[in-house]
Amino acid sequence: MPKNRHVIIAGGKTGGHLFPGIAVAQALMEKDPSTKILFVGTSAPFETDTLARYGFAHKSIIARPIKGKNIFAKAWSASLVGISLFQALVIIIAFRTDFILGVGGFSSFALVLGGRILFRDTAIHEQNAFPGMTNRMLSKIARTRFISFKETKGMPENETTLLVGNPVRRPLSTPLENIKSDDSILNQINADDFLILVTGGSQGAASINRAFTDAAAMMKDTRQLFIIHQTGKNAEAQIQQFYATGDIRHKAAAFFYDMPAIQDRADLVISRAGAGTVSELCIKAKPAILVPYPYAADDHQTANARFLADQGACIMIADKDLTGETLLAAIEDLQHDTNKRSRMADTMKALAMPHGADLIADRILGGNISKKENNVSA
Ligand SMILES: CC(=O)N[C@H]1[C@@H](OP(=O)(O)OP(=O)(O)OC[C@H]2O[C@@H](n3ccc(=O)[nH]c3=O)[C@H](O)[C@@H]2O)O[C@H](CO)[C@@H](O)[C@@H]1O
Repeated sequence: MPKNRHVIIAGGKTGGHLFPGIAVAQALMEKDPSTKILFVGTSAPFETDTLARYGFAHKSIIARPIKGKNIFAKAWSASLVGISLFQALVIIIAFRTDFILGVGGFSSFALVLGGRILFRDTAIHEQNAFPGMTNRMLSKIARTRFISFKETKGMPENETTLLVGNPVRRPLSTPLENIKSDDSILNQINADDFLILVTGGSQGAASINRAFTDAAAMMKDTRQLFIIHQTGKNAEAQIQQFYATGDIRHKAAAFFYDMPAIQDRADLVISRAGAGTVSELCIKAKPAILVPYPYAADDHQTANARFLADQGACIMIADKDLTGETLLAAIEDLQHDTNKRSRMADTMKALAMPHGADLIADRILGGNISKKENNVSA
């Protein structure tokens, strides 16, 4: 394998795009520490902050899709695309780039296109069964497509479209300053506590926040419960206020940076059904109550959750049916039925595709992955 590969990971915007990129970067560093990695995306605080905390170099470009109400707004947007392509070309040359991996989000467009123009090796990773706009365009441009679902719309599996699953991050091995706070939460939990993780994907979920706090207010015996509640930015203060008025042991925060470590410890997860979270829960074999976000493109979160629910791997509650009562009934059912939880966990594990990050890293480092099996539990 060639050493010293210079790899750009392009895109971001949401955790669903950015974290698979971080998972690939972790796998690259593990396999070949001589690899140089540069993330290129936008200057959105979520991206810059997360990458700084993970210790990866990051550059931002101006990136926005061509849209606008009138011809002048459209022309302005188009000229910004021109600027972002110019910035991408400069970055690709200056970094002496060998490989560009687009992980979705509009900023990946200029980098993958720029890579093709400069004859570099390029690939995209699509996390969903229904690709987003940027990856739909890039699927014709990138040399390789990595997909997470066999039935990814418009990207059938073939020699250059490879089914790998969603790359999933390792827990952080070297806690950074910010991660220590997550670590210390885990230290507060007793071995026989029942840990419920409540999470709404990268942004938090208002309806899950509301229903879970209603359910928690009705819980009778909470002595063995510990709740880790990811609230999203908007609801953080309000949810913290809710817990402050009761005696449930908990940690509530807008976002947790070492989510892999928290997921590993969780006994039950209540979550939206974004592709990233769902893949993580399968790999970690976690019983889950999934409440798909009903307005995601093509309602793909419902498709994600239904696929698991149909096989008995999770309980799905539609957002319109989510109340404190329905959620509490599902929680109590699972909390008190260990066998049911372990059957769900086994089914989750059987559906997992745990090697996505390694398979993509192997391909970037010059290996051929197309014949490897992925759907084998780790
Ligand atoms: C509303 C919407 O359209 N959401 C989409 C978005 O979701 P979103 O980015 O919310 O969803 P995902 O569930 O795919 O990813 C969230 C990621 O953030 C991580 N995390 C979350 C909370 C936290 O406190 N800490 C943390 O690290 C999770 O572990 C996961 O890795 O991208 C996904 C992947 O393209 C899509 O499937 C989702 O449908």
